[in-house]
Amino acid sequence: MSASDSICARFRCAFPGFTLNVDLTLPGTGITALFGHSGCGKTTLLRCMAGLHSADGTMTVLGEPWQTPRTFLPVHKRPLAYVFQETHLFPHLNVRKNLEFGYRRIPAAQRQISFDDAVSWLGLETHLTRMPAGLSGGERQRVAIARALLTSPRLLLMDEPLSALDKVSKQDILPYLERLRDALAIPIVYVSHSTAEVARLADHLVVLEDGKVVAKGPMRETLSRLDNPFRLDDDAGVLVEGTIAELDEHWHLARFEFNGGTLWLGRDNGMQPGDRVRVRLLARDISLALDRHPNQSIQNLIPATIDRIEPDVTPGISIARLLAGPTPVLARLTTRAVDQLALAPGRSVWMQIKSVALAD
Ligand SMILES: Nc1ncnc2c1ncn2[C@@H]1O[C@H](COP(=O)(O)OP(=O)(O)OP(=O)(O)O)[C@@H](O)[C@H]1O
Repeated sequence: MSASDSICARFRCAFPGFTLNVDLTLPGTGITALFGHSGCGKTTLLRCMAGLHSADGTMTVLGEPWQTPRTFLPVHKRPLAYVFQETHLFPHLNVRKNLEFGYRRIPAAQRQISFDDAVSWLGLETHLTRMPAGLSGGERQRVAIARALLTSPRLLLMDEPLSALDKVSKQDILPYLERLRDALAIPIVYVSHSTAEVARLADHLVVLEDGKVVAKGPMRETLSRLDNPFRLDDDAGVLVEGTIAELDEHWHLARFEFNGGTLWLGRDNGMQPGDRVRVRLLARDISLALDRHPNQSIQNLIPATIDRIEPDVTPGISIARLLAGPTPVLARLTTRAVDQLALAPGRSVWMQIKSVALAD
């Protein structure tokens, strides 16, 4: 990555009992997720990037210096948009006027995103005359995101944008964010606590712990690393990309093919044959067998080779990294099972995958 197509963020700042110390080069397109436990410094890093907090450091966005040791572009001069958990819409203006507020601030010649595109990406065509108070939480957040885009930012910062929404509203808004990820050339830095949200949306991952970067890289590779803090919690798992090959109407299942095998998934209503989808395989949903046992309830049996096995943080539990073809997969097992089956690197096994759900 060269400076002209990336974001370079190097900051050091200290509060009593907490120091942020990061040196990051992030891709200049797609969604980068900042992930980590509460208090690890995600919002502080975002605020430093925005210039809302003046820390020591440097910040360059697609070749433009926003902060150097000698200069500091104030927040109102930075071409960025910030989307928060709270939407901060103007309650006395309808949706169209809220959107126009951001749009009109930018001279026509500098506009990168058209009004109609933003409205269509966020599915707001039929909401333009409605007032914010009459919208659902998810609809309000879609308006806030469209309004942010209409300022034609060079960088979009999103801090837990879905955390105030209930589960149904989250499900409704995720496809819009996926559409933005695929349609926009603007880099997005996205803060979230939710592994499911991050797995579904992000292309890149940065994991923070106690103010420091402990893992970073492309989403799929970073998730499948055994030394990744992701594996330490119950959500450990990998992301697999593939295609819906067939829908089974009778059993309400979908056949998903990826580079490494075939899985039957619980069917999601919008799915169509040929759709590219991401599936999260959680380590806790995968067991291993030395032989193929077809006469059992588990429908998904995939041959794989053990790459590594390591003890998990929980006593008595191990975590194995397997390769199904070239695709890495993690499985959580008891250490007793590892011992009794003599599981070791290089051994061929069958992965039994009981429940596979599309990332939700
Ligand atoms: N203005 C401030 N003054 C003093 N301490 C602060 C300030 N802002 C943040 N902190 C501290 O810095 C640490 C990191 O906070 P930050 O909000 O960045 O974490 P976070 O990862 O975003 O957490 P969460 O996921 O809970 O929002 C915390 O210990 C917090 O108390």
